Amino acid sequence: MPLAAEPDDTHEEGEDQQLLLAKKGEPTLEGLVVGSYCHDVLIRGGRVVGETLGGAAAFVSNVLDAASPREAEQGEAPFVVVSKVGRDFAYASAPAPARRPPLLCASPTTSFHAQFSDAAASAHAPDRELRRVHACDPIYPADLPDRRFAYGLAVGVAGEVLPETLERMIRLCRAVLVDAQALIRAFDGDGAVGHVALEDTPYARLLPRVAFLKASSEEAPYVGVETARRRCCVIVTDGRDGCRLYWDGGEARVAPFPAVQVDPTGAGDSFLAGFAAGLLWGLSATDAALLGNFFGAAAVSQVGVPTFHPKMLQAVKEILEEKIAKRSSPCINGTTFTFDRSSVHDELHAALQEAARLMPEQQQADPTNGNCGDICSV
Ligand SMILES: Nc1ncnc2c1ncn2[C@@H]1O[C@H](COP(=O)(O)OP(=O)(O)OP(=O)(O)O)[C@@H](O)[C@H]1O
Ligand SMILES: O[C@H]1[C@H](O)[C@@H](O)[C@H](O)[C@@H](O)[C@H]1O
Repeated sequence: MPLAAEPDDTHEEGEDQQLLLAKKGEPTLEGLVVGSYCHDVLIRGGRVVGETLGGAAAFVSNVLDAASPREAEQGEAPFVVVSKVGRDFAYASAPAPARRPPLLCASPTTSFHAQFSDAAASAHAPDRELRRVHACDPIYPADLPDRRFAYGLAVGVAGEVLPETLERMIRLCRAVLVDAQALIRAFDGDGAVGHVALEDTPYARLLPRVAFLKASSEEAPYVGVETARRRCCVIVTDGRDGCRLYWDGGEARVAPFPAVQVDPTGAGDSFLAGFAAGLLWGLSATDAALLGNFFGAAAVSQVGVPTFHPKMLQAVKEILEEKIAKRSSPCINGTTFTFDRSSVHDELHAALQEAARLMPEQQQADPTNGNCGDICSV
């Protein structure tokens, strides 16, 4: 694994401008995913019931690989992951980190304990209590590659995406999508995860330069949807109820897909990556959120990073190719976003619902992934 850079190499605005100008005109369809892989320990009734690869970067890579449009049939989806782990990282050979190796640090890998309650969770109650047990190093601006990207996903889990790192992402990428959890998580002395108001953080001033901000319904009050929607499009996910989009001048509800939830971990990450893939296919934001809901539902039906059935993925691809009459070139470009529900929205939902049937409800236990069955049935 490559070693992490020192945090001394900060780039000045002028330097970035030169970088962008120098590369202008080049085809830049690549994505940049920034956020660290982590170790997730799943606990229920005081007992460890699962140990899995975690971190939004792992869930996001998995969905981008599965759902991004490809110019060539073969090959991986074009995106780079900037992630940090320690020498104790247990999943270097798991698919996502193996293909996109993290930077190696002296500090231990970020680790979370997720405590699931024994009582069946209600639709809107938090389904787990999270505690950060270890925190790896932050990701510094100098850790990002010196080139342009079509889109960026800021998907930190433990405060590792620093404000200056997000700012550099914004300079490098044509459009940046941000998970609010990367911006508003706070940790008490015991590592328990809480939230701070986004407005009180140094990230707030960057919002007008962000394209999409995704928050869970639990995080939404800290984001301040009414203020934030005037600066960028805000998406609030709501578990089994799907999601809502809020932009300056409109809003939309997007229906969910049915799922048998065994582990909610990574639903939000998988949603965001499905949504980004939808934009890459040329969908409007409201239509792209269908793909977000689809992959969010697929994520909760398995423990840890999900495996998608090839037949299901093939069906999704065929649906997208058929329903999207004119696919704009697969580029996310801030000036060409459309938000409204298109005329094919309902057809797309119905067709994806059929495709979802090709996903076995619960994949076979996969001991190499720590996949151990039902964590949180609701
Ligand atoms: N039980 C479910 N049934 C169907 N779809 C679900 C379910 N739970 C989540 N989803 C899908 O995943 C999306 C994200 O879920 P949720 O709102 O729970 O995110 P989250 O709280 O950020 O998740 P996490 O922090 O566990 O990754 C939802 O908008 C929905 O589309
Ligand atoms: O692996 C998970 C996942 O990435 C979640 O999005 C995040 O809420 C948790 O902190 C993390 O442990």
